[in-house]
Amino acid sequence: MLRKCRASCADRQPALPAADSWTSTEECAQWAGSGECESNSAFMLTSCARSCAKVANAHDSYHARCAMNSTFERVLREFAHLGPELISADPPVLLFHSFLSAEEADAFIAHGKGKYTESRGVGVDSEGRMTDVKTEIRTSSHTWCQEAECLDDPLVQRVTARVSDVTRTPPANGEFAQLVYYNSCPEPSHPSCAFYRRHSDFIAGDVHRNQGVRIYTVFMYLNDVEEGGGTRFTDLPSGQITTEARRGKAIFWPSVLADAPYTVDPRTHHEALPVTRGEKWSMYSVVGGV
Ligand SMILES: O=C(O)CCC(=O)C(=O)O
Ligand SMILES: [Fe+2]
Repeated sequence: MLRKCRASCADRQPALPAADSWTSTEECAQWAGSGECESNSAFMLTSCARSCAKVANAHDSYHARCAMNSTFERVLREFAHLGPELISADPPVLLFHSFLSAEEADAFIAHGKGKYTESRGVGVDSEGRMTDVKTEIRTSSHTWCQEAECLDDPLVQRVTARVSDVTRTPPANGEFAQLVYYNSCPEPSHPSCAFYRRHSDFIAGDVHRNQGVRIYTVFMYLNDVEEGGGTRFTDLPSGQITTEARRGKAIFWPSVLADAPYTVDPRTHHEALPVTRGEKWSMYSVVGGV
């Protein structure tokens, strides 16, 4: 597991043995660091167990971090035709300037029309089950692309395959695409505004679901919003960034820490700003992985 499923195991690493049994911890640390845990394992794993476990943990978290970072690096190299721009390096946040064609965006708008209902948040019911709850932080409307009419549409399938290629996760790890609609309001603080205040897409309870916790989001704009409606990353170490709602653009970011994929990364909290002119059709695809 630790070799083949590093990312999944990274924050489930076994507790370190209390101490090395060899008389000199410094010697153990030195030997472990120079590869003796592999080349002289019989001695090392009994006499320097703690030092070997420390080195193994460090390797695992390094490789887990690399897996996520290499996904973003590879997108920049191999998906140049989608116009990727790294708007934050750590945590990685990618803006695609042309992720969807006009035809694809229109297909999603058409599939959602007439089906939108008030958006809900995730909560827990009186028996402790996960459920939808009305929330004050989200006033958009949404629907899901989950019926055959939408799922079998070749344009939809093309986009699902693209999300899978870009995120390097199998389509089975993706949730149904969520189509999100925001009406306009006269000014950002008006009670009729549709918004989604600062939040993370991560849901800790997803650990029990087949596709695992949400590790990535790919968020797509389906139309040009005349004014407002951008997505603001509120907690990036480099400062806030707001992307504009422009047809065909998409943002791709992780919701979890690269070396601890069960732990939310608070730096990618974000919010959907109210639309003050026009309306906003958008879609998000979240991918679970661990
Ligand atoms: O509409 C947006 O700009 C972002 C929406 C969002 O964050 C969400 O639906 O989780
Ligand atoms: Fe979100």
